Amino acid sequence: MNLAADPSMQTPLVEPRLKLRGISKIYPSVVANDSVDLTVMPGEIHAVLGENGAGKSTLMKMIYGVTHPDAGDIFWQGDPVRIPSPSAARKLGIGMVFQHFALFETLTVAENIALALDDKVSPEKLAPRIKQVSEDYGLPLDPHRLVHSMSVGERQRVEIVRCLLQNPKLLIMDEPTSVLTPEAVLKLFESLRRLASEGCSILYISHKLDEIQALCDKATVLRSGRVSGTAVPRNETPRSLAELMIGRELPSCHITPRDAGDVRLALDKLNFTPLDPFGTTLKDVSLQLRSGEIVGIAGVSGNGQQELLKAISGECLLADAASLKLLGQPVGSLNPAQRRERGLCFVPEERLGRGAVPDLSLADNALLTGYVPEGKTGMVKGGLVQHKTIAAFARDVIARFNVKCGGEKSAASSLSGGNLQKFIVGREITLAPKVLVLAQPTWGVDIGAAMLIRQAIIDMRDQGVAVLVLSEEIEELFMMSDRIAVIAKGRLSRAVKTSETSINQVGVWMSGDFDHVETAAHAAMQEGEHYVQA
Ligand SMILES: Nc1ncnc2c1ncn2[C@@H]1O[C@H](COP(=O)(O)OP(=O)(O)OP(=O)(O)O)[C@@H](O)[C@H]1O
Repeated sequence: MNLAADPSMQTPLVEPRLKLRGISKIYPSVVANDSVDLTVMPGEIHAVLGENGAGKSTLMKMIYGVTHPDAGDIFWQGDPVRIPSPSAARKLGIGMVFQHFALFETLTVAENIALALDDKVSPEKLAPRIKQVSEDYGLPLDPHRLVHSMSVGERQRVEIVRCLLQNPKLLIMDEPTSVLTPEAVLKLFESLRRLASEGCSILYISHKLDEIQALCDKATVLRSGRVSGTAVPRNETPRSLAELMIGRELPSCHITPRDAGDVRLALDKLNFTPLDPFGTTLKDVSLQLRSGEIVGIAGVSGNGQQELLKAISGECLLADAASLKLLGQPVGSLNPAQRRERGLCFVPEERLGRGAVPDLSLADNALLTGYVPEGKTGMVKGGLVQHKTIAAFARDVIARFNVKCGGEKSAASSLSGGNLQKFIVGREITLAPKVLVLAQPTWGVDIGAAMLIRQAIIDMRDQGVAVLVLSEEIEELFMMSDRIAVIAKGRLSRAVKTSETSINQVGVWMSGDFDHVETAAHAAMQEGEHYVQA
């Protein structure tokens, strides 16, 4: 570190760890960064805020050498540098946790981390270190577990631990907590504060403004690729930070009580054992989801949410077909397309890979779920693909959900994370389902757009759609659910009215401590609810 004497203060002036001057990045359809200045001091936790598509990830990718500026200068500890590649960035001491994970699904945690480290160490030798660091930082991991069996929350832990093993001087975190539990977030923050007190600088991107307030020393706000302001988060409120970010008053969502209608989706003692040895077995899961209601399912990632979505969507078939009924008909042995034909739409938690095919255009991604049922959307007629109809459908989603992109021909992978999420949720809503199941509907979505998505889901419910939302954000579930259940260790609690419970109570249930409450089937029997008979 270069130190220079400051005669007026009689204290040494510290060189910034990182300084960006006039950084620009231009893509064919958008100026992602426009002459951005940013300074990060040693030991500083610096937030970068902005709406979806404001240019945050692009800026971070330039600092990490994944992509390169078209103009501007980067200074590292006082010296001008070029960062041609991530390995050059790591050599400087820069680590990055990406928003979209770069993990090989068929390899174990230790094998993945060993591949990512510049010093070649065998996975066996690395395993104890991974265990140690993950425990020290409150992000428990089994080094021998295969990545494909892990939920997005667990995968995120792998990415964070991978970075921490490299002892970075600047740690870039692009939405590291988007799918971590509240306790994991608190532990991570303790660790980040410890890292910062040891001199590590942290660049922190998040849409969770309360986290930014709790953690960050400074914030730089981006709007449409430009720096629109800076702030000291502790002197702001989440609302004032949001308004600084979106440049207008924060929208809100409203749910008004209404009576639920007929049972649209019925899970009756649904049992499912995944092939994956690390998966979670679903045990006697029962729930009745009615027309015109939103039921939220809270839970810590990895407690059966993935399996539940697979069982409901048809990605995995059920031995007992009647344990899952859609509109009164057993569907447990039908494939996803057959379930979609009957009015089920769903949003999986992984947007790249499951929710959308990265290399396909938005229009083609619309076709992937919109072709069924034939005739309803008009995307396929007489076996022929109707490109104009598909393009019009995609344009409609882009306009209604304010998806920032270069149009319906843009590849899904070119969209910012939050904008792709808006497109996927918008696509499923626009298909006018009878039952809508969403996992992490606002993952990575900015606070203004999250309200827009939540309101769109509430509007669906008001139109009589039965909606199931799986989310790790308890506040979100309380904002938009009529009833809330908790999934823990593959069992589902009773779904209780949101107005009759509290975040604290649901938090206790999330640890699996709801035996004294009742499981859903038991409670339903006591309440005299009747499951639809086969
Ligand atoms: N490889 C690319 N090709 C074309 N356009 C791109 C590419 N990468 C990013 N963009 C565009 O640059 C803009 C900024 O994207 P970026 O991912 O930096 O936004 P962001 O602020 O990180 O958004 P989010 O909060 O949704 O992650 C967006 O309009 C995006 O579509």
